[in-house]
Amino acid sequence: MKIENVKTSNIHIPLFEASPGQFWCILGQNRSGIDSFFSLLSPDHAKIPEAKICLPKDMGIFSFARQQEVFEQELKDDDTDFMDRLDPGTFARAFIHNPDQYTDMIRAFGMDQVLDQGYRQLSTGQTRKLLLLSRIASGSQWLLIQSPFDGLDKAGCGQLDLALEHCRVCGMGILAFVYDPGDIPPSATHIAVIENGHMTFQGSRQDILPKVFELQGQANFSADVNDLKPAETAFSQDAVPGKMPHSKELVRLEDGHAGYSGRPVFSHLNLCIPAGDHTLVSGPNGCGKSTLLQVITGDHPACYRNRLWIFGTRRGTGESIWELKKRMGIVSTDLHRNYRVAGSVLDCVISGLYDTIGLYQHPGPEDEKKALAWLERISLADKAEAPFRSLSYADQRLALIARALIKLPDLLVLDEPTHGLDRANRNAVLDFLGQVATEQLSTILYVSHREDEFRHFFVSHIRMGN
Ligand SMILES: Nc1ncnc2c1ncn2[C@@H]1O[C@H](COP(=O)(O)OP(=O)(O)OP(=O)(O)O)[C@@H](O)[C@H]1O
Repeated sequence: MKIENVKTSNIHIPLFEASPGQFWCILGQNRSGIDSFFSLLSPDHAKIPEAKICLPKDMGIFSFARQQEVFEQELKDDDTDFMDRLDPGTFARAFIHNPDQYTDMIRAFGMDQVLDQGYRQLSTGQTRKLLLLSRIASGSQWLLIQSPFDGLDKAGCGQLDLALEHCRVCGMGILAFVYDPGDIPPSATHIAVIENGHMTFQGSRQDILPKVFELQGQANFSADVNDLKPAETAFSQDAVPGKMPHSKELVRLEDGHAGYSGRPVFSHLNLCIPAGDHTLVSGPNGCGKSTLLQVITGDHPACYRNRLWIFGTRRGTGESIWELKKRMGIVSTDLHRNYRVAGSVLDCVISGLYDTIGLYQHPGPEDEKKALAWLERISLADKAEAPFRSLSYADQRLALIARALIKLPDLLVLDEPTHGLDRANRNAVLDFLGQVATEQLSTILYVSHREDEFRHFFVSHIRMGN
C-alpha cells in the first residue's frame, strides 16, 4: 500500500507506505483529517489530482459507516409484516465465512452463544464483534478498521488484540484508526499521527509512542454550566438547580426481570435511583445493560411487566410515556443508528426538546436560539443547516449529546454516549457531566465499559453480569 502526494482541503500526505505483516495504528483527534485519510484508503475513494494511491485489491473494511449500512440493509430486508412472527433477519452465523474454521476465535469473543440470533437482536458490542470477526474471516490480506475497541468489553478488547496480532503474524497488513492514545493496540508495530490535516509522525512503535503522549488535544465540546442561561436550567419538576430534593426517587425497580422470547437477560434486579444519585452501569457485552436502560426509558415491553416506578409513577397504570419522556434525555447507539430521518443538525438538536427522532413541528425562536447556543458549545454552529447524516460519526454523536442536554432533563440516560469521540472530547463531556452533577441539574444514569469514564461523581455503581 502506497499513498503519495495527497493534497486536499482536509488532508495532506506526501508519502505513506505500509507492507504486509505490519500493523499500523493511525491516531488522530476528531476533525484532525483522520476520517479523510480513512476514506482515502477505501476502494471507492474520490479521485485526487496528482495523487498516487496504490491500494491492495482486497481489503476487509470495518467502519461506523459500514455498520450503519448493514443495519439499514437488515431493516430493508425485514419481512415481519409478511410473517406471523418477528423476522430475526440475517443470522449472525451468516456474516462469518466458514465459521467452523474460526470456532476458537468465535468462542474467545463470547459470540458462540449468539450465532443463531438475528443481526438486529445483538447487543452493541456483539454487533461490533460480529462485524470484526466477519472481516477477519473474509480471507482479505488487508484489514482497515475504524475505532475497533469502541463498545467492546475489557475481555473483548484483549481478545481482539490477540486476534489482530495473530492476523499480522500470518502476514496480513492491518491499519487500525483510533482517536485516543489509550486505544493504541498493544500489538501495533507502527504508529502514524494525524494532526491538523498533516501526518506529523510515522514510524515504528518504539520511536513514535513516546511522542504520542506529549500530544495536546483540543476538544470541540466546550459546554460549561456557568454559561447556561437560567431558562436552560429550568426544570420540568419542582426542583430548582442546586435544590434538587434528594429524597425524590426517579427510578425504582423491584425484583426486576427482562428478556427476549422467553430467554431471560436479567432477573431479581433491585434498583432505586433517588434524585442526585448519579449511577454508573457496567458489565460484559450482552449482559443486559441496554435492556435495563430501555426498560427504564419505556423502550422495552418488559417495562409493563415489572414493578417499576418512574418519577414516582407506577408503569402500566395508564400513565403517558410522553409525559415521562419529557423528563428524560437519552443518548444510545440504538438511538444513533435509528436517527435516519432527513433533517439538519439544528433540527436534530431541537428535536431533543420534543423527544422525537426528526423535527415535525415549527420550533419557536427561543427553542432555535437554545439549539444554536448548543451548536456553538459543540463547535458545529457553522454546520447548523448541514444534513445530520452528512456529519462524521463523532460529530453526529456530539449533536446527539447536545440533543439530550438541551433541556437538562431530570434524568439523563446515557448508554455509552462517547462512542467515536477522541480523548479531549470524551473528557470534556465527562467534565461537563461532573458540573451537572455538582450543581444537581440532572441525575445521570450512565453505561460504560471504559474505566477512564468511571468518574468520582458516580455515587452508585451497578455491575451487571458478574
Ligand atoms: N431484540 C432482541 N431479541 C433477542 N435478543 C436480544 C435482542 N436485543 C438484545 N438481545 C440479547 O439480549 C442480551 C442483552 O443485550 P443488551 O443490548 O442489553 O446487552 P448490553 O449489556 O447492553 O451489551 P453491550 O455491552 O454489548 O452493549 C444480549 O445477549 C443480546 O444478544
